Amino acid sequence: MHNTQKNIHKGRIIIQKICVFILVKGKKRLYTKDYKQNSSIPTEHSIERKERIERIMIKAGIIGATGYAGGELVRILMGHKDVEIKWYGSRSYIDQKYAAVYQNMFQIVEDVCKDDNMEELADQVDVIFTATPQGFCASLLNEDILSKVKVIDLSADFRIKDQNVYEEWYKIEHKSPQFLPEAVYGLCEINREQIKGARILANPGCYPTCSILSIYPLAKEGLIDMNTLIIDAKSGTSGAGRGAKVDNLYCEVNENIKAYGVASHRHTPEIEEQLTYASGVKTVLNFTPHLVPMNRGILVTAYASLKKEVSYEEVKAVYDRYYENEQFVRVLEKGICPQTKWVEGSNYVDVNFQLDPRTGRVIMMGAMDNLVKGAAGQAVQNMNLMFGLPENEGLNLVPMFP
Ligand SMILES: NC(=O)C1=CN([C@@H]2O[C@H](COP(=O)(O)OP(=O)(O)OC[C@H]3O[C@@H](n4cnc5c(N)ncnc54)[C@H](OP(=O)(O)O)[C@@H]3O)[C@@H](O)[C@H]2O)C=CC1
Ligand SMILES: CC(=O)N[C@@H](CCC(=O)OP(=O)(O)O)C(=O)O
Repeated sequence: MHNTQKNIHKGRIIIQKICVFILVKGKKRLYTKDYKQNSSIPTEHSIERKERIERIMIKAGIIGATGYAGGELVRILMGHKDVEIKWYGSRSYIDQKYAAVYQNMFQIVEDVCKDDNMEELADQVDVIFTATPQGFCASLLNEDILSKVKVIDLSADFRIKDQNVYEEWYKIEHKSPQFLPEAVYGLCEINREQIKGARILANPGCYPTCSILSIYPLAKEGLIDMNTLIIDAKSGTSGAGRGAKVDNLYCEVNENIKAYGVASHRHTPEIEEQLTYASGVKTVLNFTPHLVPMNRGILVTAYASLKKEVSYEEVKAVYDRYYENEQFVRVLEKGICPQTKWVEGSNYVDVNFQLDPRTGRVIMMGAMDNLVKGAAGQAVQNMNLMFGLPENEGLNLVPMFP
């Protein structure tokens, strides 16, 4: 072969090799990208996720996605078959990758954080979760937004029906009291039917959820004197949110336990209002929360005088009747006291009671995860009801132990 021809031939071979190399590399990269985007694990999971994306019906936006409650919403909704998160709202991390804020979401969430513009968000999604400080949702909500989307507010803005009571306990002006009458208090086990038709959903507080579900059957049945109620409650520090406060620093909380908000905690009127509805008796009670050195969990121990003598079996039958069809409320067996560790990471509330014939009182107990049933899990349970989905979709979370 002539030298020039040889060189052309060599050149062709090199180009061919480069093409093959690029093709193979490209394919490999494509495969890798696909693999990573769809799942970090086996192929069946990628297929499952693809199927999930094809059947997605509900677009969700989370304002306050970078907080503890918002972060838990993201975790739960990533496992929900019918929801796609379209908006990760934040004030401090706009344009930054969500997974850079929470590295546990690395290779799971690819999106960046956006601002907290509720008007713009309402045009893009079917449901807005506001996991934001008190007052935020009420200050932005309007009829135009509500004509486009359903709103699930994790703050207290719409939980208390009386504007004056809200303003007295929260020390802020309520900016949209016109929506208070229509907002539905989202304790699914009690208000299921109203929740189904709600446009504004007031997701209950964490302490109130655990307290009310522990006491509700006996209050509703008129077995306890509502004005002898004392609720002693304990919470892990995630209940206080991610914003650092001196009181929640490691060395202030670790190896320590303290009461706070004594005779003044803002959850008092919320619990009183709901138990008043349940019992039909104006309820005034003592509620004392404590901060304990753990990440998650709420434990409630409530005391009340019995109105008449009752047996263990009678009271047990009442609890069973109220909760036997409730997946997320577990009435424990005789003598077993609820523990936060047994519900951690799950949407369960464990409840039980003990009669004390010596004092004529009943002691009602409950445990749950403040971020799941106390916030994000309950919000998803409410969303499922509002959109006609199976109530437990995305919520079949088995508790972590130890
Ligand atoms: N933690 C819990 O166990 C529970 C919390 N809740 C409720 O959920 C809500 C959120 O609580 P939690 O997640 O603990 O709080 P965090 O402090 O952890 O998070 C607050 C979130 O709201 C955003 N945010 C802060 N200030 C503003 C503002 N002025 N306007 C708009 N967004 C703001 C933050 O964004 P960024 O940091 O990106 O700026 C962050 O995403 C609260 O109403 C709380 O009462 C309810 C039940 C239980
Ligand atoms: C441990 C701790 O500080 N907990 C918070 C309550 C949790 C919360 O965020 O309040 P909501 O449930 O009303 O939304 C507190 O006592 O103020």
